[in-house]
Amino acid sequence: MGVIQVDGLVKSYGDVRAVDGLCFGVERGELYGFLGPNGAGKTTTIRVLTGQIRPDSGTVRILGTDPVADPLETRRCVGIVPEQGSPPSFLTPREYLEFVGSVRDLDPDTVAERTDRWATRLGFERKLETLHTDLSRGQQQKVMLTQAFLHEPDVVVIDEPLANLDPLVQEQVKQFLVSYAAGDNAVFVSTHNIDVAEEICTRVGIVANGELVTERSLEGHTAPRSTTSRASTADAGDDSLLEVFLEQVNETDVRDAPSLEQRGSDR
Ligand SMILES: Nc1ncnc2c1ncn2[C@@H]1O[C@H](COP(=O)(O)OP(=O)(O)OP(=O)(O)O)[C@@H](O)[C@H]1O
Repeated sequence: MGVIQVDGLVKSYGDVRAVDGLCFGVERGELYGFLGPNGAGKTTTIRVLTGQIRPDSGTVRILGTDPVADPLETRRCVGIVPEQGSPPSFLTPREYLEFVGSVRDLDPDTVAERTDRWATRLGFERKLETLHTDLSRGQQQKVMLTQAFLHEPDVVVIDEPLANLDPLVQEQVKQFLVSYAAGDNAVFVSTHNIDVAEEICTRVGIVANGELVTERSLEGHTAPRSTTSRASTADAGDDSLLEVFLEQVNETDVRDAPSLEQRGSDR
């Protein structure tokens, strides 16, 4: 069983079936990219995975926890960066990270050391004592990434990890995500950015209309392939990931067509 295991997941909002029988698994050592056009069901899946909403049916496990039955336990052992998540406007990064550290049962010295390390890595060390309300969106995203990794969780779930970051920081974050996953952890990222997924992911799943339409192991990455998904699995071949994406998504009756303009955005 994978450290993330999703089986038969269904979630509707009224008569909109946002997730429709989704099945996939993610193993340790994988950096798994969850790709799909607008409205495909990515954020809904992440919200279920991280215990923010309850599914209509299906089972979900992360590190053996059940985010539906025990969302607090899931959040204790998983790092999460939600879509458009932002740190509290009335706290500084240091205050917020101290708070997150105490909730995660870290001792203050460890929190201080990791806070300084991450602030230096991402270049916000001079903003540690500034209220979040006075930080840019990109600076707030750096704080959100820091809080997700503060307790060095075995699984991290990130919705659009590079959103609002400048190119230099994007490179650092990409390298960090690759090395973190390689350290026997699992990193699950939802993204529109096909180029980034192709560059850093060990495997991608393409979702359309709430269903996983294909998975693809990426050349040059050696993490184990899950055997648990019911989607067709394509080996890295001659087709680019963009071609696979368009082919799969065009075969499906998508609610919103994928926008090629998304390619290269948020980088
Ligand atoms: N709270 C909600 N109430 C009603 N419908 C919703 C709600 N949240 C999402 N939906 C609908 O569910 C579907 C899936 O949305 P979701 O946000 O999961 O997609 P997504 O793949 O994350 O899209 P995007 O890439 O645009 O962020 C969409 O049709 C969306 O309009």
